[in-house]
Amino acid sequence: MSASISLQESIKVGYLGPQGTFCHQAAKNRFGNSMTYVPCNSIGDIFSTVSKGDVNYGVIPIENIIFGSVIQTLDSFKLPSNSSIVVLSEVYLPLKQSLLSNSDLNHINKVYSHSMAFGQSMAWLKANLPKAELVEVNSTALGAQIASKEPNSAAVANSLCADMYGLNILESDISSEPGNVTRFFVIGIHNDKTIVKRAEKMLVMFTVDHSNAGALCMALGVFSKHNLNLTAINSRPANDSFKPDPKVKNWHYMFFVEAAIDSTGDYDSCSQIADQVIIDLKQSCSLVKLLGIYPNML
Ligand SMILES: O=C(O)C(=O)C[C@]1(C(=O)O)C=C[C@@H](O)C=C1
Repeated sequence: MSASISLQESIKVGYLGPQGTFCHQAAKNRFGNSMTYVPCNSIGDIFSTVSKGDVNYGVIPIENIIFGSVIQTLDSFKLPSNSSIVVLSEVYLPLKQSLLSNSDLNHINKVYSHSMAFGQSMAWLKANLPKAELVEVNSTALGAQIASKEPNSAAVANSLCADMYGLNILESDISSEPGNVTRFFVIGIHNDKTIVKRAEKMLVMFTVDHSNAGALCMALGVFSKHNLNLTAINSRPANDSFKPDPKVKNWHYMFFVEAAIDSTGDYDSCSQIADQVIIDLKQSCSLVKLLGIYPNML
């Protein structure tokens, strides 16, 4: 075995397991076949495995072009126990949701899958399996594993799971719209120039003081002042469990703003601009955190 392959095998990458998930495929597309891939039971587990240093990197879904943001991922960023996590890179995975089963379509009464995969194929499921019970499980491949052992059941999953788990492909593309794509993040616990050599985008998380009219507008004004193009905005509830900041109350929100930094991809200049944005946001926002700078892979 060559030295570089054995070095790569010592690098561990956490993904949403079991094998055959889209997350697994995105991880392999990004890192190749010679890394050690570590399956995790949930998105939250990927975060904690990376936080504890049990793996070098984690690959997590962030949004799907049909069904939108992955809230388990956003909520994991919010947790104080994940405060050391940074985003290092993004991966776009074009994908097809398939219906896998060992039964005929008209005998299926239960379908297993991840909530995001159901969201992407709901129109087809309603039209073709209107009476089937849809059972949410932690991943599409876990759904395939369960369906392979249960008569009259099916899974919505990657067609690669058919061979892996001994299922037939009843329908190979049941996504509600053509051009289905999920975006993933590669996360780690510190900026790592071995995998990130360029940076063009930043992701920041913050809350605003709701007692000030125009507080969010002021925060977004910081991006405009630095001439940065916003590429995504998400918000999740940030309730009063967010100690130690007494300003964060129930029905406050944690905002996640992603912006393209107008630069040549130069990591250091991107980092300087991002740091300046953080300093300016701290004037009007609380709990401000730079979640990462990374290349634009679109
Ligand atoms: O369950 C999987 O296969 C996953 O990788 C998770 C996930 C997601 O959470 O969005 C990833 C891609 C697809 O959008 C569906 C599910």
